[in-house]
Amino acid sequence: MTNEFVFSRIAVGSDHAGFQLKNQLIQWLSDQGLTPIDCGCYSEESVDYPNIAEATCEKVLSKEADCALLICGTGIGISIAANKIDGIRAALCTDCFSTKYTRLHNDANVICFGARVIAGGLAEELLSIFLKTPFEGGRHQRRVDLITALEQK
Ligand SMILES: O=C[C@H](O)[C@H](O)[C@H](O)COP(=O)(O)O
Repeated sequence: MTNEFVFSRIAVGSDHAGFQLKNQLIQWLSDQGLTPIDCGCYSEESVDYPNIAEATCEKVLSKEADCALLICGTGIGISIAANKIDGIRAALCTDCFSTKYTRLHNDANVICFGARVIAGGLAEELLSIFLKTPFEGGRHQRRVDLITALEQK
């Protein structure tokens, strides 16, 4: 990992369970000089995470954002929803090693957190790793291409 960010415009979305962590991480991104794009939700009123996943990932597909951060209670529902969208490779991250390697090997373009699972400090650390780690390419590009081909079957 370098000290340089490889992404600068980050679409950020959460459901009600992730609302407070979303706000914390949007502030953290701004403090790093990065550009968060808040895709909701905008209160702790109950909302449905598949809709948030769709709206947030659309920013990546349209190239308005370079990558995305999604948060729900466990991180599981919102990552399942995001991975239904062609062109999205969403990784639910809870540890440093997986976070680093989902960028190096999978070229993940969405990182997902469970706000009811990890604390804010760890989320900041994992987000930093994700945003600073480039894709390795090589043999991993072939595998990512095979994932993309699965979308077209
Ligand atoms: O995978 C789903 C997420 O963890 C949701 O954040 C969770 O299911 C929301 O639950 P509730 O509506 O009980 O807050």
